[in-house]
Amino acid sequence: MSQIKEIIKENKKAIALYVITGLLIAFLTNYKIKYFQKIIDEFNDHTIRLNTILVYGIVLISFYLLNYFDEYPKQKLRNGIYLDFKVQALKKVSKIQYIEYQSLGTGKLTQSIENGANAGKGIVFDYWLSVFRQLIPTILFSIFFIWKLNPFITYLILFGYVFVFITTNLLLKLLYSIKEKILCNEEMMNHYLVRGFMEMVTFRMSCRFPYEIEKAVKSKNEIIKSKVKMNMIHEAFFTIFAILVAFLNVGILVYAWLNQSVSIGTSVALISLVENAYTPIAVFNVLTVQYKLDKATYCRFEKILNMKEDEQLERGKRVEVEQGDIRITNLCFQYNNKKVINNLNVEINKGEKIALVGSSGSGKTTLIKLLLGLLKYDHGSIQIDGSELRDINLESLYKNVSYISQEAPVFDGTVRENIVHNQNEDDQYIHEILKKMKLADSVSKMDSGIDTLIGERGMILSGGERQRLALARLWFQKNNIVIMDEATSALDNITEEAVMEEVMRLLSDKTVIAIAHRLTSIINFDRIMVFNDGRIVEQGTFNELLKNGMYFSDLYHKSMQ
Ligand SMILES: Nc1ncnc2c1ncn2[C@@H]1O[C@H](COP(=O)(O)OP(=O)(O)OP(=O)(O)O)[C@@H](O)[C@H]1O
Repeated sequence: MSQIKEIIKENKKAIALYVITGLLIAFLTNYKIKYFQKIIDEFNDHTIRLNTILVYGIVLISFYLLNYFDEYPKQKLRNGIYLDFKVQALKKVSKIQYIEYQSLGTGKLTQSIENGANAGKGIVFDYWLSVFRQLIPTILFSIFFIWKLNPFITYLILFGYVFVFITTNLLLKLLYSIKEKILCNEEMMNHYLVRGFMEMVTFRMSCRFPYEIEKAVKSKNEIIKSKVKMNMIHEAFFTIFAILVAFLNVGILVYAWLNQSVSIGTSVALISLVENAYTPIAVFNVLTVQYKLDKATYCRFEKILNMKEDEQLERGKRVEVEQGDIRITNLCFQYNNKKVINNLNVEINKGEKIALVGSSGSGKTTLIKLLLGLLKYDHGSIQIDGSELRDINLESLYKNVSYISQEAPVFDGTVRENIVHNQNEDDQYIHEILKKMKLADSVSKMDSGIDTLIGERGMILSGGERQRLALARLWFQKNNIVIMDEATSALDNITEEAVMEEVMRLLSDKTVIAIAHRLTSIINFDRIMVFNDGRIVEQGTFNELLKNGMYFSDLYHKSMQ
């Protein structure tokens, strides 16, 4: 619940204003009824005066004006709290441990965040704020005015409250299981939707869509069935209250008929005040039910908000990587019980160009993720310019290391943003670099040139264009360590050679570590390390390895077939 406290703190001014206007409205709601009773009775007694009517008018106008001004904090909080929870989710993603991030699925995650943000808003705004600023004050003020008019009716109302609470708790148990079912099915439904969208081509080619749609429809039917059931139970609360109020109103009329001393004004006021005493209780009950259901939803969201953060992003020694030396000693790493890096020892000197090769699954990408501090090593040591990686502040490290990932190296933004991020750079220089990356033609044909949005994961670009766009970034980062994970795998040989010539010229004095499957792309690297089962089994220059390296020549000949 610490996130809820944080959100309350962030909105404290609007909350204070909202509570104050709420208390005033609750008072005026009941006071105007009491005052109306006075007017009716004074009319009846022929003692009415103009002053009394004018004061009543002022009370009414104040009431309606307050209701209008109340909208300001209300709308601010209603929309703000919901969006604050979403911002918290994004803040979480910015700090989440990489290993935890890997276990999340986009479809289920986005639905969980949507449901969670709504539930969080429900807890803070719809429940706690309504209870404190509206329901409790309205109930207390109406009971106070009823008690002043007739104590006997007050006892009857209090007895009715007990009945209401018992009914609510019986129905609540039923609602829990329905809500859980709805949440699971909503997450599944979104999972199918996002999966269908992301994997459109794969699913279409493998004729999988009918199967996916069938599963989504099944979830949809379950959601509708459960939601209808839940709504019927919710509405039952209101019906029960309405019947209870009807009984009380008839009771008041019978009581007034039997007891001739009760005035017309008092009878009318009592009927209105009973309504005022019960409506909040009905709302309170429904809100309590909703609050408990929201809490169940919020718990799922809280699990995401409480996921382990990578403390190293903020803590640790801030570094400037001035050399780019890397020392890896006795490094071990395992995923669950699967050993992936096995007692690795590597020395990489400033400015060296290192290529990692090896069969698929041999641990190359895992080593890169360890070097980037995304994965945390169990044993051994990684030193960058003499500093132990686990003691380094990662945010400072990331300002000194360039990384081009294997998966999607670009993001959903403009061409410019993908190259320079949020720096201000000269357009002419950007065009110059695009030319070097053989992208100038493609970009000039785009609707808005370098300001064209490239879509999710660079959807409007070819695989090779995406990779060249990512490489263009290197000109604007100027870091002493550059790590590339299959950064040119989608390029044809000729383009790759031309592009890499430019890249390697730029990086001539930088430390470069590159994973490559196409072995011809690393002929000029200073050293090639051959990976097998999380170990380096051979290393040397391209020619040395081709001559003496068993694994390497095997890899090379297979790749040439
Ligand atoms: N999050 C994970 N959980 C469990 N095992 C994983 C995880 N990520 C990778 N692995 C496993 O670790 C091993 C090494 O994976 P890694 O991605 O480092 O291989 P690689 O050499 O880079 O392969 P490729 O050349 O195919 O990219 C593989 O067997 C893989 O299945």
